[in-house]
Amino acid sequence: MCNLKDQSKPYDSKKNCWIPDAEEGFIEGEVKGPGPKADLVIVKVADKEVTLKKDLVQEMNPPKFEKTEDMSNLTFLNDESVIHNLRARYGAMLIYTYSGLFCVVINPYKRLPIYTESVANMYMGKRRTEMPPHLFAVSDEAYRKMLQNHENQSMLITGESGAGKTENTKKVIAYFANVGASQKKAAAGEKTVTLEDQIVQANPVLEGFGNAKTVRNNNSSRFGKFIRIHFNRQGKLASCDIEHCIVRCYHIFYQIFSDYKPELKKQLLLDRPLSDYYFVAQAELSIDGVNDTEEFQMTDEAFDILNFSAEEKMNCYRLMSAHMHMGIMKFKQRPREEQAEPDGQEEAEKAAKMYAVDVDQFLKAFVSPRVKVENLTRFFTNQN
Ligand SMILES: Nc1ncnc2c1ncn2[C@@H]1O[C@H](COP(=O)(O)OP(=O)(O)OP(=O)(O)O)[C@@H](O)[C@H]1O
Repeated sequence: MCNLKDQSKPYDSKKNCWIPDAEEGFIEGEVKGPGPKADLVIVKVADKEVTLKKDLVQEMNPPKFEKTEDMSNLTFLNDESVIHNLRARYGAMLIYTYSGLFCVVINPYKRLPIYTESVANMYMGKRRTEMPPHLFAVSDEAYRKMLQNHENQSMLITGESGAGKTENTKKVIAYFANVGASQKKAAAGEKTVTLEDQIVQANPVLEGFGNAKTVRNNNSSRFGKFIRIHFNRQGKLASCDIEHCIVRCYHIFYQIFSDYKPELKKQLLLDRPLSDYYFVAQAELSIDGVNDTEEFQMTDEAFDILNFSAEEKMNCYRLMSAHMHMGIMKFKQRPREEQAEPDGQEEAEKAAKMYAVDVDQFLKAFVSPRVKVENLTRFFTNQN
């Protein structure tokens, strides 16, 4: 995608260079000669000459690499050259660029017509070098390798919040759903739900419950996902499963369990080991470099500075422990009935005590919820 104007620029590997710039990060310069000291060099930038430390001046690549599709080809792989290449491509709305095995994506923040079915079809069965860089090329390569080598393939999609991980993941899933479609598309007006529809449509549900608007991203995923798509021997979709990976639940749960207030666990009726509290103990219990005892001291003292009374603070901790107790309450199905009933009451009693509510009312709210509709109060059981 390198145009002629880019390629025909005069170039001298000893002279053309990148130098730091406060606004742009770096700009083009031309080495004029040695500076007054051995570690200095004189560089011409626009119409003036500046003296710079040699190690601030970085080599520039020959013009034939302008907007190169694979940055592992670059003669000089310094930060400036990599960023310049990504920026130049992005300016031409080329958001995908390879760097060896990696595919770097820059979020365009606007809908580009590069994910249509016809574009996907163009990438199917093609070699990476035959087509411009694209997520579809990476996906197709993985698909072919799976079929040829009968080996599982994995793609890691990573980046900071708002970088485009979720969007690109959806495109990968849609690509696999398309390439591995097992059933014919329903005719217009016909309502057949295919497995590929289901795999693609799992996303709105997951996003509705698992995403939220943050300052950095209007649709920020609040948990990581491990998505597995299974294909049969013919390369057709067989099933899909998604595991969520929350690295750790809210810090306060682990802080309460720390030894900063040794009497607190007893007061909160947390008499089991932390690993028993399922929802809190599913992932990491500790974080490298984070001391929950010290953190809890900071939380507790911060409450004091915010003028929380001792009772108000305790009420906050009671609410947290109530959540933990609730997380391990058990229910079972009544014999020969659809209706659920509590399976033991010990944790419910502790939770109710922490919420300061009556345990029978509390359990009733779980097994026979009531919904107020206009002026009628309806009782729902699992039967109706
Ligand atoms: N390829 C793309 N084309 C158009 N818009 C995009 C693309 N990638 C990302 N965006 C836009 O950027 C927003 C943020 O992207 P996305 O939600 O994928 O980020 P993320 O990396 O998953 O962030 P988080 O880690 O916060 O979940 C999207 O809602 C969308 O508006």
